[in-house]
Amino acid sequence: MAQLVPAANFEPSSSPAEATAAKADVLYLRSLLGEHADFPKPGIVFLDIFPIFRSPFALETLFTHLMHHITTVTLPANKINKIDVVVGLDARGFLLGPPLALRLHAAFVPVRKQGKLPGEVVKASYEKEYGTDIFEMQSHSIAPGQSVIVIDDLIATGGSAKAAGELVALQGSSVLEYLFIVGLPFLKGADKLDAPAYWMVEGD
Ligand SMILES: O=P(O)(O)OC[C@H]1O[C@H](OP(=O)(O)OP(=O)(O)O)[C@H](O)[C@@H]1O
Ligand SMILES: Nc1ncnc2[nH]cnc12
Repeated sequence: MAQLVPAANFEPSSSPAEATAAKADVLYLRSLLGEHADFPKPGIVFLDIFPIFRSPFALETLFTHLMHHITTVTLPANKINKIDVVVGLDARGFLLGPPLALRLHAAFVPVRKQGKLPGEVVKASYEKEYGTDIFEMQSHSIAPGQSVIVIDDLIATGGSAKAAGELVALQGSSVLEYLFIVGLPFLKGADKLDAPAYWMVEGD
């Protein structure tokens, strides 16, 4: 990965001052991301979000930025005034989903790797940048027609996010938007998705 830059799909905001502040958030968070060559496999440059979690200021910046995006872009674009469900993906999406759901007064629903959730589940298999897996979601955890967003730390090939969208569809609902801290647009993951994707930082 030669460079980490603010994302091309970065949505500024309602005023120039807010746009400048939002861009500063992105530059700040980008500066904290770790980069690890050849992890977990040779040829993969692993982008680590955990340095953000080591700083309360950075974490506050991250969630404030996401809330601003959702309230100024996601809700108006979908002509709704509330997100009902935040879906977070195993495992790093679990760190982002519940705090965001709390701020949105929404439900949090986990998508887990297979064999971890009790009760009846729906399943979707998927391929990601460095492997294959099966995702599960508890049946009836989303009611048909609820407004749903998906959050994860990073989109690479889009396989994981696509599988999450399939699980939401199996519950009779659909995803309004997929949100990430980092996008790798050269892998064209967003092309696989059935709704817009937003990420703050992108790698080339
Ligand atoms: O766009 P994709 O090619 O599908 O790759 C992205 C996924 O890969 C990573 O998860 P991983 O499965 O490594 O799980 P972890 O969060 O448990 O480490 C990342 O957190 C995303 O969920
Ligand atoms: N390059 C990458 N860095 C961190 N997480 C990932 N998940 C898939 N690809 C990844």
